[in-house]
Amino acid sequence: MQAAPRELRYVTILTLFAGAIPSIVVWLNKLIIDDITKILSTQTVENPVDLVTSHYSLLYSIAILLLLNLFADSVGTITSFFFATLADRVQGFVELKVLDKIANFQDIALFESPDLLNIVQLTEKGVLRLKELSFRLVQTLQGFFIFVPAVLLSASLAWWVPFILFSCATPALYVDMKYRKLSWRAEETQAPIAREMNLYKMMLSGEAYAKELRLFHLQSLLLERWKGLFQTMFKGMEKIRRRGSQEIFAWSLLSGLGIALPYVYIVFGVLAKKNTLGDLALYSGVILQVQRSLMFLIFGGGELYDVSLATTPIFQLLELKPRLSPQTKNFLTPIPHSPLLSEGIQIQNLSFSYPNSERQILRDINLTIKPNEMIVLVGENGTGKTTLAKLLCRLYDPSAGNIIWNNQDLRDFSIEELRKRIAVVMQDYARFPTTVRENIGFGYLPDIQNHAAITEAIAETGMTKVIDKLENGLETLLGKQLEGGVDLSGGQWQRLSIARALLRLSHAELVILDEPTANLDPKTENEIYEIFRTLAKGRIAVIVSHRLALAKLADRIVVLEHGQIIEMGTHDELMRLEGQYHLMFTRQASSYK
Ligand SMILES: Nc1ncnc2c1ncn2[C@@H]1O[C@H](COP(=O)(O)OP(=O)(O)OP(=O)(O)O)[C@@H](O)[C@H]1O
Repeated sequence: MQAAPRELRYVTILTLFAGAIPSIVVWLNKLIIDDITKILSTQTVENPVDLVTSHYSLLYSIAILLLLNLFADSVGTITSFFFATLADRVQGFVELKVLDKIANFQDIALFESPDLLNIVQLTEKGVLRLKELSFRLVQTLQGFFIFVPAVLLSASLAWWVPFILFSCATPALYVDMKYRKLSWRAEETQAPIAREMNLYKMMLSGEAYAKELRLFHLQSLLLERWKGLFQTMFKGMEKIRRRGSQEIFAWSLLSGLGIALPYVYIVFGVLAKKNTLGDLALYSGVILQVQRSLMFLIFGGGELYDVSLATTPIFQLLELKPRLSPQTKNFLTPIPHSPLLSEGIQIQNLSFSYPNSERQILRDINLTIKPNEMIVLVGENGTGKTTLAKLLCRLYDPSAGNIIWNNQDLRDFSIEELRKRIAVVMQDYARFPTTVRENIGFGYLPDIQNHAAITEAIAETGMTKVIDKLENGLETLLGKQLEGGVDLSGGQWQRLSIARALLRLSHAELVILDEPTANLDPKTENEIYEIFRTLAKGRIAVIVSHRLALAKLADRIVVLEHGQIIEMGTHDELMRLEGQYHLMFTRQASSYK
């Protein structure tokens, strides 16, 4: 009703009209047959045309009947037009709402927590069935609008006829709904299997896996796993469907009996001259309409129920609330050049476990980062460096302890405002399938058309020559997915992600770089760090890196082990300490010898 109120109104009115036409036709037919029987029993017909034109009731009945038949076709065409528009509008409206919700969902847990992922998975399936929802809605309305006048007409034969028709049809309808609910429940519980199947589908057909899948010859293994999951899912559903069809079949026999009884009654009525031949024709027509409407009601209504169950996760998703704690205050100070980090950042007694996990990734972290300080986080794989960086961007809230930003808890800020003040290069940076300009401009949208700012960011990341060689320069489409799109090397993509962060840098107060140079050659890497060092002046910079030669540039190095800070100091201080950092540094240095 929100998506296409006009179309829904028109479709309902037209369907009502189309539904009523058959019953009116059946009624007129009865009048015509009764009139003709009466005429034939009282006089002989010499000129049929004169006879019809002199019997006004017969003439009008035939004329209206022909007119209605004429309309019936055009009503169908107009309904199809409005129906198609209704279905498209509903689909577009809901898809936009869902995309908006997912894209603006501040909490990254939506992509990591199994229960939320299940809702997303079911929503995707539900969205695909929205067109069907419109179709089934119209079909059910049609069934209803045919059923009501047909049943009322049947009451003109005997008061109990509609009761028999209705009560014999109800059980089949009820059983159908029951089984649809059961299969929906099964689908709900099978959402994790469906998600796993999707993952295998992604591995089998996704570009990111295409090379290794072939080189390691993993096709059969993964196909077998997909097949196994499919079988599990299919068997569960098939069992429910089979039981459902058996029961519905049995109850449909009852509804057939309900139609046959009144028929026999009217045949006897005609023979006993209690009913006319017109009544028999009326009932035959009514039965046809009742059968047709029951088919629409049972199948259309059942499917409508089914689709509406399948689309409920859409509403669940739209009502989801982020699990990040709500902010307590709004941060309204203007962003550019505000010396907001003049008091630095304090991480106090911070511990963290990922949602839905018991394992503590970070434990009792205490760290004060002074204004203008450049910190490098080092440590072995999996010690929690990226996790700490993510907590600083408030992708998650700490499980215990606080992060204090300029004397205020991070949770006091609006998330949008906070993120505007942070420039980030992520370990798994995005490769947007858009133009070069947009890949950089996305870093700071107000500058997306600022040619000078974008070309400067390109120059600083050493990409000028690469971009100049592209046929359409800044407007070149990137990514193989697009027609005419150009792909870049891993290092070139990474440089673009750095250029994106650089564009934002002058408006940011905190710079977070998580392995920002992993794909770069050593020369470019050194140049980039120098650029960051210069540009990060006046800001706080937190860098995660395994390249310890670069750690030497930091004001302070923080060494993490098993989620805890074990050493902290300048390069020289930590080397003198001869602890973990010393060990890591000498190992790395010896590998270059
Ligand atoms: N989204 C997540 N959900 C659950 N556990 C996670 C998630 N992301 C990371 N982890 C776990 O948290 C631990 C720390 O991961 P993190 O990425 O912070 O390590 P890291 O020190 O940055 O490692 P690396 O040097 O390999 O990048 C790992 O054991 C990882 O399994």
